[in-house]
Amino acid sequence: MQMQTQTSKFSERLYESSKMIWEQSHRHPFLEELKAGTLDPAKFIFYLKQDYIYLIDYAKMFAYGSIKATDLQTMGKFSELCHSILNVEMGLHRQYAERFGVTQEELERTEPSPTTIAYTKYLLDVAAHGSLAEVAAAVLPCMWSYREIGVLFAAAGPGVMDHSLYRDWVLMYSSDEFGELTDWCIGIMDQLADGLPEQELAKLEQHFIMASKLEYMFWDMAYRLKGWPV
Ligand SMILES: Cc1ncc(C[n+]2csc(CCO)c2C)c(N)n1
Repeated sequence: MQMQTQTSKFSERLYESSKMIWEQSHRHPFLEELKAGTLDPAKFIFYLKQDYIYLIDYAKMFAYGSIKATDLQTMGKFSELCHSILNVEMGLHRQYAERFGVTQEELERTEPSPTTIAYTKYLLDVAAHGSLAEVAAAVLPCMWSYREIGVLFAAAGPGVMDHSLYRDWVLMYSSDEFGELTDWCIGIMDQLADGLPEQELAKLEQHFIMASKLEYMFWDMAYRLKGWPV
C-alpha cells in the first residue's frame, strides 16, 4: 500500500493557534455594535485616530518586508502593500475624518495610546531584529482578521450595510482587492515557513498569537476610549 503524506499548511496551524482570540474579537461589543450599525460615533472616531497612526508604523513593516526580500517579485509586492496602506486605507481614514470634522493635521497629531504603542512597537521590534518570515507572521493577523471581519459583516445584511458611515469601512475590508492582498500574504507565509525547524516555526506562531491578542486589545481600547490614565 502506498503511504500518503499528509501535508498541511503552516498558515492553517497559525489560524488554529489564534482562532479563539479572533472569536473573542468578533464577539467584542465594538464589533457587535459596528455590525448592528449602533456603534457610538465617538468610539469610531477614537478608533480611527489611533488606527491612523497605527497604520503609519504598520506601513513601515511592509517597507521592512521589501528590504528583507530576496527576490524582486516579493520586494515589489511588499512595496505595493506599503503603497496601498498609505494611499487606499489611510485615504479612507482621511475621508472619514473629514466627515466627522477632524482635519488631516489633527489625525497626524493623535497621541498614541498605550495599546497603540504596544502593538506598533512590538511589530517594529520584530522587523528590526527578525527574519522576513517573522515579519510576515507578525503582520498577518492584521490583514487576515480584517478580511474575515469584512466578509462576515458584508454578508450580515442590514445593520452596518445600511449605515451611511460604517458601510464604506466594510466595503473596503471585504473587497476583492484586499482579499487578494491577504491571500498573497498567507501564501508568502507558507513559502517562508517551508522547511524551517520547529523552533523557528514556534517563534513565528508566537508572533502571530501576540499580534492577534493586540488586535483584540485595539478593539477594546477604542470601545473604552482608553488613552493614558494620567
Ligand atoms: C489595528 C488594525 N489592524 C488591522 C487593520 C487592517 N489593515 C491594516 S493594513 C491592511 C492591509 C493593506 O492595507 C489591513 C487590512 C487596521 N486598519 N488596523
